[in-house]
Amino acid sequence: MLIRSIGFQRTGISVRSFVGGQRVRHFAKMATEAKRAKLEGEARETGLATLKAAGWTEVDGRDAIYREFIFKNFNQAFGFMSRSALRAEKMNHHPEWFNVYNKVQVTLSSHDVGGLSERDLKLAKFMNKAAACFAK
Ligand SMILES: C[C@H](O)[C@H](O)[C@H]1CNC2=NC(N)=NC(=O)C2=N1
Repeated sequence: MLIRSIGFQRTGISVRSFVGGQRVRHFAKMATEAKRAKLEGEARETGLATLKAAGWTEVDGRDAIYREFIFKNFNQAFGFMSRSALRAEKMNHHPEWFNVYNKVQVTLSSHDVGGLSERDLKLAKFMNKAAACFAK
């Protein structure tokens, strides 16, 4: 096996190589331990950049992120919440949220580490996609 390059990414390590003349890419996912850890430094900034562009903000005085979702009506808002709830339960990672009619205000933070972790970024990204499925 001839290794061409090794890349260190936020969620793991990628290795590009040639095996029997074939170009292969392996991706080793970051250990669960690392995903649980509090996000700091560069990984935090890169992770937050895309979420900020989608409307998430950092909460004042607390290591958490916040976004307000507005839908056409309660049905749409609750549909979004149902989807997000099922995903949150699967991840064993739960949002703090508040709903009135067509508005859902979401705060994400990892209580066990007292701040942001990869799990918050993952759930936030899922919520962005879920919200986009419902008519605004
Ligand atoms: C015992 C159970 O694993 C924990 O309480 C889980 C459940 N959901 C959670 N959700 C969030 N947002 N943070 C946590 O630390 C957390 N911990």
